[in-house]
Amino acid sequence: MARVDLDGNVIKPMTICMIGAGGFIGSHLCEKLMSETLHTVLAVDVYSDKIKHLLEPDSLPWAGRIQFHRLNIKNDSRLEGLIKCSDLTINLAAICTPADYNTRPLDTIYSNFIDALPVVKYCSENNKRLIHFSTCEVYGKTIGSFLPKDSPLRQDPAYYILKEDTSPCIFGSVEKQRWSYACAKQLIERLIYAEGAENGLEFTIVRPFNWIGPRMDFIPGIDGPSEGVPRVLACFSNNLLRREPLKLVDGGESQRTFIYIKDAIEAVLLMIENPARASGHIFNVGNPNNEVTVRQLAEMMTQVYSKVSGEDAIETPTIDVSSKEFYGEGYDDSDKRIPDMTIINKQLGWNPKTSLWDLLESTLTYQHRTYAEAIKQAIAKPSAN
Ligand SMILES: NC(=O)c1ccc[n+]([C@@H]2O[C@H](COP(=O)([O-])OP(=O)(O)OC[C@H]3O[C@@H](n4cnc5c(N)ncnc54)[C@H](O)[C@@H]3O)[C@@H](O)[C@H]2O)c1
Ligand SMILES: O=c1ccn([C@@H]2O[C@H](COP(=O)(O)OP(=O)(O)O[C@H]3OC[C@](O)(CO)[C@H]3O)[C@@H](O)[C@H]2O)c(=O)[nH]1
Repeated sequence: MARVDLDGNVIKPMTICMIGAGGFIGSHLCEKLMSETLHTVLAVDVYSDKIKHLLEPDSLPWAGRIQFHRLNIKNDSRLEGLIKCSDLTINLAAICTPADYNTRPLDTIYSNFIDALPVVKYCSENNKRLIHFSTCEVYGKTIGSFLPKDSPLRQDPAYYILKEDTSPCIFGSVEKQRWSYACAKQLIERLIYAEGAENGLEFTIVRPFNWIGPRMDFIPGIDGPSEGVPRVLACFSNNLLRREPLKLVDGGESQRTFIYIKDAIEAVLLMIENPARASGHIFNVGNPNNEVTVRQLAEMMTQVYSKVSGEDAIETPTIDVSSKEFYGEGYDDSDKRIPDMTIINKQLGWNPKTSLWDLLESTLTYQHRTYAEAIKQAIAKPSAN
């Protein structure tokens, strides 16, 4: 049966240039587009490991609808040609792990601002639609975080709910290089918005709020560098797999709302297939019902991992570490991140579905199946050094 959009119109198959297709979000989006639609994907990335199950063998039902182009968008003249022959460009490419923001601020700013510039320019000049991935980090800290700790106003949603069209972007001082990423993302959002206003660029900006699930980042020493620091899901998974305490940065008091990657991908597909409803908008994509402190996340992941692995939790499941020790000089944090869902709900009728417990159960089942044996072997083998 033909796919129809939210207004009942038949959706024509399109060609999508997806930059950063080999990453966590890209791999899930490619999977969805291949299994549920007839769209073609020109998958651009420097890595393809996370999508290799979609590229081979030639007998896959979608063979011919996904092509991998190994290129670095920093310096490759093929990029404009790929954008020109596509109907839509989706830009996911970025350095987006907090451990890099204060330790590699130049790479972070170049990746999130400078490298995204040609993509915006080629889309604008060639009248091509752009879906650009920004971040919930553009909101920075909540207004409420500046109130006295005992102020009753801290309980008032007006002081912490993050709204696309009214919330301010509140970053720390320039010495707090943590904000290099948020600031670069904010500037590219402003540039895209200005291209829309002055030159008619047809754009959608996505602000993901902590999307998590299988294939996120890497497990240090297994499929990534031993000294690397991925995002919290992979840090805590690594600790659980190795039977080490989970490290709580600055007491684990920061709060986050986590959304299952598969729920979030449904929202992106709606944006792709409903341009009339998505263009010109900035969308929060998160799950306001899944809020926890990082400490609560650690406790829940410990319980869920015991259930899925059949192993008892270790005696001391968490330890406290300072942010300076864990991330180095210049780290700072977002205190609380609850997305307002009004705009995406009104434009696309989308709502997230999966509870935090359920999404952790399926994700940690995947982590255990994928990594437990490799970790056992790595621990048993004496290190090369
Ligand atoms: N996962 C989340 O919860 C989340 C939250 C906020 C924002 N985002 C944004 O969503 C986007 C995707 O995030 P992700 O979690 O999938 O990250 P990811 O690191 O898994 O994916 C990014 C991909 O971009 C590729 N890439 C980076 N620079 C490139 C270059 N110069 N040329 C070609 N490819 C390049 C990387 O190789 C990687 O495969 C990013 O823009 C990120 O800032 C994600
Ligand atoms: O071992 C650890 C690792 C992290 N923490 C703390 O957990 C909080 C969340 O950390 P993380 O998921 O790594 O990153 P952030 O949520 O701070 O930032 C991301 O949000 C979206 C995105 O733009 C892209 O994914 C990225 O910037 C945080 O408080 C850490 O300090 C911990 O305690 N222990």
